[in-house]
Amino acid sequence: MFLALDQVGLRYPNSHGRRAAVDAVTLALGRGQIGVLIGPSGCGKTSLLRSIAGLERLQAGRIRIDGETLADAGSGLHLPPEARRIGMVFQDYALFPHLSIAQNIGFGLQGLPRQQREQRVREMLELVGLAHAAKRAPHQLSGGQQQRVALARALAPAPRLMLLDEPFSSLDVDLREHLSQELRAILHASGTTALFVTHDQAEAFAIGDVVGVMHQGRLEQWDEAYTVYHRPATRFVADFIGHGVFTPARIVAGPDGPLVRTAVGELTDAGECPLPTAYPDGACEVLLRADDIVHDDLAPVKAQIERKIFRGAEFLYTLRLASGERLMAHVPSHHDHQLGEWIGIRAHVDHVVTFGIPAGVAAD
Ligand SMILES: Nc1ncnc2c1ncn2[C@@H]1O[C@H](COP(=O)(O)OP(=O)(O)OP(=O)(O)O)[C@@H](O)[C@H]1O
Repeated sequence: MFLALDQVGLRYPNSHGRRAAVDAVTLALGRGQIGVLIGPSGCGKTSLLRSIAGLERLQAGRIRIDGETLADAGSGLHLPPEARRIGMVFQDYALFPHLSIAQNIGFGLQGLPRQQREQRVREMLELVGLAHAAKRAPHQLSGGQQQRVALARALAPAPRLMLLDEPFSSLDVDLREHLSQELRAILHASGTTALFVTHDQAEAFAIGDVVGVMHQGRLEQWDEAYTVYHRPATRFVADFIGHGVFTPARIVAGPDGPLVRTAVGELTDAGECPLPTAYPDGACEVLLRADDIVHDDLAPVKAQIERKIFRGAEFLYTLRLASGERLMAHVPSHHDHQLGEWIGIRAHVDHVVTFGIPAGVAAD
């Protein structure tokens, strides 16, 4: 693997007994791949990027790029940031205001002969679609354009790895969506391996070849976006990604493999679920995502609409069954029901995901 982190740990000197900011993180990224780290505020995303950049010293583990060890807590090896050939783009893109766009992009190329430098700057301007703006000053560009300049500046010295920490967070939603597509295309076009930090799921899924979910310093899952969504490795990941609920269920042995009994019916596609014996009496909780619940007037199970949020193409309904259990459902927005109305629902779950019942919650 091109980038390899092995049991990386970081604890800030002034953390006074609080947990490590980064705790035993192991991950690998292939050459040219884009990895995205997502997680709640304070989970350690920025600290992990800073460790890779060499801005923080590891207390545990090892970081390698292309077979070269950059940091190893065991031997005390710590290459300084400037020796790592890693590019960085942060939220605060801080272009030099008194330099033109072309000069900003060429800033890190002082070591190159003039002709080569100019050639590289032209290539980078082309890459980010700003060839027409070479002579302008940063303040003459929009926020999105300035962020593209920051990206071009970081890419110009051809870093081995690009680290991007919430680079779009100060931009508005439409622009973010557009730029995340563009960023993915630019990184892939230049063959750059990158690690991107965000707290926005849509952005993570749009950009990442691999997505990692962090929680309290630990990396809970590191997988393709599809797998993170459909096969969350932990309860935290299941809860953090997408809209859904955990609802009581019982796994039983059926004629063709395990069945999962829930208040919205029997879920049959449970081949990859643990065996019924994995939980006491088979009692567990099943993840039901909003897109697993289908509105169907003919369905025998009815649920009352407690809350609804209009999301353009669909509503996100919060539903309550007669038994009191709550579910969420995405319903096409032409099905505009009233709050309090009872509608028919059924579960259509492709990937059944179960977890043990947390301590303190009584099984039925
Ligand atoms: N320089 C520092 N000194 C001491 N503690 C720090 C320092 N920087 C971060 N921390 C702590 O380390 C933990 C991880 O912080 P970090 O900034 O890496 O999280 P994050 O996931 O990037 O959060 P956010 O999404 O809010 O930026 C937090 O508990 C934070 O308070």
